Amino acid sequence: MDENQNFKSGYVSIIGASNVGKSTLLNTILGQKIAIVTPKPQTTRNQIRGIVTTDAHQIVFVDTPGLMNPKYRLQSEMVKTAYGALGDADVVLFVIDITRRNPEIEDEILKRLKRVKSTTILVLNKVDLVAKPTLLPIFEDYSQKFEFAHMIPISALTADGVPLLLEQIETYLPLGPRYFPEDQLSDLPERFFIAETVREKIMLMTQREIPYACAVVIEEFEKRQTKKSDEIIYIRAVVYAERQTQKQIIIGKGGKVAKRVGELARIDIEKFLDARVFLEIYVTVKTDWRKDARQLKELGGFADM
Ligand SMILES: Nc1nc2c(ncn2[C@@H]2O[C@H](COP(=O)(O)OP(=O)(O)OP(=O)(O)O)[C@@H](O)[C@H]2O)c(=O)[nH]1
Repeated sequence: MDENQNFKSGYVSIIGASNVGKSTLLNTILGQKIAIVTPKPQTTRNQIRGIVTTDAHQIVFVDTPGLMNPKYRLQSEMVKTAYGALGDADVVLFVIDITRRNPEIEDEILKRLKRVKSTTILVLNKVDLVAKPTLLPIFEDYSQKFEFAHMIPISALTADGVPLLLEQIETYLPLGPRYFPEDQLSDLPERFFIAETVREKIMLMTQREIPYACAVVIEEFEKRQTKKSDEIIYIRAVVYAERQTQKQIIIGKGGKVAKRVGELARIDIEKFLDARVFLEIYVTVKTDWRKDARQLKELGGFADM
């Protein structure tokens, strides 16, 4: 137990439209990449929890899927997951991209926020891309729309404004215990991060619907000895596509695309696990998995449906 009587702890949900920089912010706060980031919208599918512990506090950050108007079942589940993170939060960070406003989604989020009691901070992200005076009309606009505890401009990419944001968050945390060991960075298993890393590389290397039609499952994760008695971690990642044509694109001519995905993912996974890795990627088809409740549970990691 912590001897510090003033120790604070709590949950902070990061919410916002797609592509505003929520995962980038979580990674910057943690000082380590735990959430995958791509320039494509709807990269994050699940709630990703990152934990920050200092002598004074422990904050569990919950990164959520970007909010959108859902078009298929996977997207409806992503939206449900994101709004689900609002109810339990001590503090909500509502992140907007100041270079690309999305009034329809933003208004919908504000409506939801009015129904929950959490303290909400408006985070104006990507200030590195604009001149400061352009922020004034956004401040004015938002102070009329909602009673935010604070409005803080930041750059999740350069970390500008992020220390100030953390200071403000701490003031709103309740007194409470340390829920997780101090060196724990997330409550999600290693396999989840490995699967996400493979999915990130596929998203980066493919276009159109392919990035969204893929799910990745780690079927084997095992320490093995090489002939020279060195230790290596053997990982077998299975990539599920929705159709045969998508499978062929992910594999590429002569296996080129899948090979590159494997090479790039292995570099990140070795860093993440701090170990040597042998990564095998196997691509297969599960027809229309995004529309099927049971398969969404298995492949998308959506638990209670
Ligand atoms: N210039 C700039 N780019 C940023 C900043 N924050 C994020 N980005 C970029 O914006 C894109 C989207 O970032 P993500 O962190 O994946 O956004 P997200 O809100 O988690 O996206 P979803 O998973 O779709 O919800 C990436 O290309 C980031 O590099 C920032 O502060 N400045």
